[in-house]
Amino acid sequence: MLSIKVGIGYDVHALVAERSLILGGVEIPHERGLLGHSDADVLVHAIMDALLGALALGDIGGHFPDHDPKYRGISSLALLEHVMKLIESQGYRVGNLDSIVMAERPKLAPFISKMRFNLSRTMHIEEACVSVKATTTERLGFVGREEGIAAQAIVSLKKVEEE
Ligand SMILES: Nc1ccn([C@@H]2O[C@H](COP(=O)(O)O)[C@@H](O)[C@H]2O)c(=O)n1
Ligand SMILES: C[C@@]1(CO)OP(=O)(O)OP(=O)(O)OC[C@H]1O
Repeated sequence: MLSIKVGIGYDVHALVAERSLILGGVEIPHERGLLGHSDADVLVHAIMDALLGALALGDIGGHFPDHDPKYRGISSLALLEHVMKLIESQGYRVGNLDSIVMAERPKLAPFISKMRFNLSRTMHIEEACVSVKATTTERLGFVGREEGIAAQAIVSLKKVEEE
């Protein structure tokens, strides 16, 4: 029997001055960036929670506590590498990822292909299995007021020996 697991993730970070805007491991030119203990890469955070959720392994706050100085300013792609080791140590690999970043500004389309490249390399899957999309929220809500950026992700995992 083919064992497929799915997981979802969602995260929000506030937009503030004097921080870099990093999404999917790509630094995006913008007058503000996301606030967080790590680099606050909200897209990678949603993806990690989806991966952990698929195997009921908790969430990123449990694995990487935001009071631990070793995670201050850390690249979220480095945290994703760690999550991938956990997933692979349980005999699973990623089937596919779909995700969406909710941001009123800046325009993310020019940066999506580099995000997909970074994610496919870190998640050990081909780019064709990595989807990253962007949407505004039509100026509604906290995203529309540019107070923050949100991201949502869904992943499937396949048991390796059953392929
Ligand atoms: N920050 C964003 C938001 C959206 N896009 C692209 O624009 C398209 C239209 O967005 P709507 O919110 O008006 O539906 C969207 O499909 C994205 O391709 C973007 O690049 N960056
Ligand atoms: C990523 C971690 C790392 O300490 O910190 P933050 O960048 O603050 O991000 P959050 O989404 O609040 O998740 C908690 C932590 O896991």
